[in-house]
Amino acid sequence: MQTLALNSRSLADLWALGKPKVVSLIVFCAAVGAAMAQPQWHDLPQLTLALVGIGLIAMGAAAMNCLFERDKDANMRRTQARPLVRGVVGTREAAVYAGALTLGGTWLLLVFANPLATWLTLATCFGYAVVYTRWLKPATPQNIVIGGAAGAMPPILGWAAASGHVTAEATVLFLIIYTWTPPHFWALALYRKLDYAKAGLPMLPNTHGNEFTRLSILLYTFVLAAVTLIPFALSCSGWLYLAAALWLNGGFITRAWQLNRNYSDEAARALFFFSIRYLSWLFGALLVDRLATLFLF
Ligand code: HEM
Ligand SMILES: CC(C)=CCC/C(C)=C/CC/C(C)=C/COP(=O)(O)OP(=O)(O)O
Repeated sequence: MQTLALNSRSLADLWALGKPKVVSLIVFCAAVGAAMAQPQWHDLPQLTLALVGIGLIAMGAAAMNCLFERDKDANMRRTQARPLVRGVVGTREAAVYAGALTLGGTWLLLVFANPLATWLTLATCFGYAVVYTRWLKPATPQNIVIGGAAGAMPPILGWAAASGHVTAEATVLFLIIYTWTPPHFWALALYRKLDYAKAGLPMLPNTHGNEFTRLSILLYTFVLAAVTLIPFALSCSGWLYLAAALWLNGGFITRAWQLNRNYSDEAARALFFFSIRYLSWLFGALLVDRLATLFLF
């Protein structure tokens, strides 16, 4: 009985190491990319397994990130309960787990998608786990602006998995996540400034101050709003998407504007959580709009 309890606890810890909540939104964005590329879903089971492959590699990358950063994570309140910091998962165990997830995901992509999707996903894994985590994050406050390219890849990965190629429309979806990432992350970095100071990480609020970060967030929400109009301008998406994008951008800009004028940790935290709802709803709108065009018109 006790062994069973211990096992389920270890499984929960291993699951947490793969940052499942972040990865679920990553997989959703990849699924939307796939649906935009191939709205008829010729082979749904095959596509689903390819998306599982992307999810497994993303979880592997997240586990590598936790492994590489366990010492820094120990210094931050937000991350000090992570399995590697508490010592409930060992470093060897985490490395084997990350490797197994990455290998499993690679196999699924090779069998159920294509070499392009496989190589792009592995490059994304390297971009996040090594380029961002090991090199950029400790080196420059622009770490997430450059490293955000890895996080923005999911729609391209889904697109490539579904169609075997990457088009300009897929790149527009990439650009949406790319310009969304700075306001998403810097909102959190503002109210977790002390954490990042303790860990010795050069995040924008620590290196350039609170005011500069708030202004940067606001400016990025303007750029993001412009970028989100491109799918409509290119006729990849219709009025339904446009209405959702205008509504969501209004919410994001208003909150960023208020944060810029009047700072509080609560407002920064609210902006961070709004950013997650924003991306989920925006990609949801892309999907619904595409399905509506396909089935209703
Ligand atoms: C380099 C780019 C990114 C950075 C630096 C970043 C940073 C962060 C951080 C520090 C957290 C808090 C995590 C925690 O407390 O455990 C977080 C949460 C989150 N991020 Fe990001 N993020 C990035 C890209 C993305 C992308 C591309 C997505 C999805 C497409 C995403 C979705 C989420 C979600 C859903 C959460 C909430 C997790 C939860 O509630 O536990 N992030 N992000
Ligand atoms: C193959 C593929 C699709 C890979 C995707 C890579 C990936 C998981 C990107 C998400 C970005 C993310 C969780 C950033 C967290 O920032 P952080 O690592 O600085 O946050 P932390 O301080 O919470 O560790």
